[in-house]
Amino acid sequence: MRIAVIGAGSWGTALAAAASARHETLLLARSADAATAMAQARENTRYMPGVPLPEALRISASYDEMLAHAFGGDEAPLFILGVPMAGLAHACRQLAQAVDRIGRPASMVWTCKGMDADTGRLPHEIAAEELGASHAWLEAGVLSGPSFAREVALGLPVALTVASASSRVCEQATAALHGGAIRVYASDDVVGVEVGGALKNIMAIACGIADGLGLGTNARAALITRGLAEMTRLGVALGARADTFSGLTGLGDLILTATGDLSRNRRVGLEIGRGRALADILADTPHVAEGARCAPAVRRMALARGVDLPITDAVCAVLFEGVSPADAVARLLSRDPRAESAD
Ligand SMILES: NC(=O)C1=CN([C@@H]2O[C@H](COP(=O)(O)OP(=O)(O)OC[C@H]3O[C@@H](n4cnc5c(N)ncnc54)[C@H](OP(=O)(O)O)[C@@H]3O)[C@@H](O)[C@H]2O)C=CC1
Ligand SMILES: O=C(CO)COP(=O)(O)O
Repeated sequence: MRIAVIGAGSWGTALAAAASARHETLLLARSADAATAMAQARENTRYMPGVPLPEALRISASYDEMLAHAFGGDEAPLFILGVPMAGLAHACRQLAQAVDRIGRPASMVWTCKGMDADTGRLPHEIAAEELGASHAWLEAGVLSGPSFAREVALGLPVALTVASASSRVCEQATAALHGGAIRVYASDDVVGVEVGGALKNIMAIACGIADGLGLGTNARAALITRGLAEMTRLGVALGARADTFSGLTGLGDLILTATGDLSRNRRVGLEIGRGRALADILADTPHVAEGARCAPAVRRMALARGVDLPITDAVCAVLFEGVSPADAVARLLSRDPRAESAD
């Protein structure tokens, strides 16, 4: 199978390196300079320093070269979008137009975790709008799960989930990545997988804040567990299945991101808890922290549907409304008692 990974941040780079072990794979960077530097050094020094890239991996910044690579074989190619939420609509539009022009079947999975910062739309809603009629050629889904890019790039074991209404997409994403240290599971609950990916980032910020304040491991366990209840509540209200949230893309990714110090979202929380301002933290890194971008949209969407998200509320209050982390914790602790399983 021919594979093209669009977006050469840390996750796109790690997935492209993994796929290139068994498939002809091309990694598309946004800038020619980045592509040239990666191709010469055989390393993504900006986003994945210290991890050599496989010789078999092609690297380019040319969209035409990427398309020629993808459609250069007989089989339908797989496009893996490694771009963040902010780039998803553009990436879908550009690819849908190109595949329409070529008029051959292809599959695509996006890997971003979040909701649109303005509208609160989930990734599959953004993709559906951009794909329009080209659905005839391009079938789509989401690839998610507990997966720090660096560990994947180092060849350490990982389990992922691909979710799509299209069995071809699930089969191609599995064929692309399953094997060696990577397991890929299939699901048809796109909404559940996407809500899990978006909200675990917000919960990771909350846990980072608690750990930065030195509140201890009991507090962290409480935040993870009540965070899972929050994710499940919103997901079910949006049409997801509750059991998806006890899987890899729910509880699995929540545990990883809330406790693992490789998480950018957790690190944002840790620094907020230690007293730094959000703008300063974000200015210091080229990496995305999707939870900080989409938390207000998640909160607005939950409000509109009458879904209670107290931890998300607290994170928004600290990040954007000048509430101190200590006051936000006090607000959470002073909420009225309730049954643990209450809706
Ligand atoms: N890193 C990880 O462990 C994992 C990340 N993800 C998700 O994957 C997505 C990508 O994250 P990741 O690879 O870590 O990102 P990084 O923080 O490593 O890199 C940012 C990437 O996003 C690109 N970028 C920034 N803004 C835009 C934009 N507006 N349009 C298109 N591209 C843009 C950058 O390109 P440039 O350098 O040209 O600015 C760069 O390639 C996120 O949604 C993340 O939640 C999912 C699983 C694991
Ligand atoms: O999604 C991730 C791991 O599954 C990466 O999390 P961060 O974006 O917080 O680094």
